[in-house]
Amino acid sequence: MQIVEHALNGALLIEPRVFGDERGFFFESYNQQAFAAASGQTLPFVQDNHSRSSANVLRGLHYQIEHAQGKLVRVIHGEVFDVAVDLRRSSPSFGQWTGHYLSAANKRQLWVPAGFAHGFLVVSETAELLYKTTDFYRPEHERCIAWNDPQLNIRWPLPEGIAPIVSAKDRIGLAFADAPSYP
Ligand SMILES: Cc1cn([C@H]2C[C@H](O)[C@@H](COP(=O)(O)OP(=O)(O)O[C@H]3O[C@H](C)C(=O)[C@H](O)[C@H]3O)O2)c(=O)[nH]c1=O
Repeated sequence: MQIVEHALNGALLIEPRVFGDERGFFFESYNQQAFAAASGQTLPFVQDNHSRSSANVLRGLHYQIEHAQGKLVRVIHGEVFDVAVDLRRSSPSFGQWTGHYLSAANKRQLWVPAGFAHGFLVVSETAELLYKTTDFYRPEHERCIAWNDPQLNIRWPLPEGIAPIVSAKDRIGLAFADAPSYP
């Protein structure tokens, strides 16, 4: 694997080494040694998630204020615009966001460290995400920041005049200015 881009003081855009041949392809989607060498940390991933979403679905911006989760995100079908927002007050990139196209075709992964909010917009007919997390799901600690918060001003690649499909929970996300953050 190689790091394609460092972003926001800790987020990483990662590209795996893909072995193609006449049968198809093979790649290591996660290797603890390689990830530790690239990220400088050996992380205890404790949960694997899998979600499927239709075109223009936007999930996020989510985070757990306690038991913050680091997330290693990849797409196995379709394509998404994947976004991480730095919520660490001590970070020089506090309140900044980074967005990357992850797809089954490019096989890229986004490492979203604990301390960030995460969300994505589906830009294909459907998309399936797999992601590993470094802590367990704890809904009581989950917080949601509005995907269209004017202060964050995330440039989601939504088709002209199209509103995203969001859950009831995501429809009432907090303003960034009012959302709890990390030290
Ligand atoms: C996240 C999660 C959810 N669930 C259950 C709870 C609900 O009954 C159902 C759907 O949950 P939710 O609508 O919160 O799913 P997403 O909107 O995809 O949430 C995720 O979306 C953004 C992009 C993230 O980064 C987080 O991983 C996560 O917040 O799955 C679980 O059982 N375990 C889990 O870890």
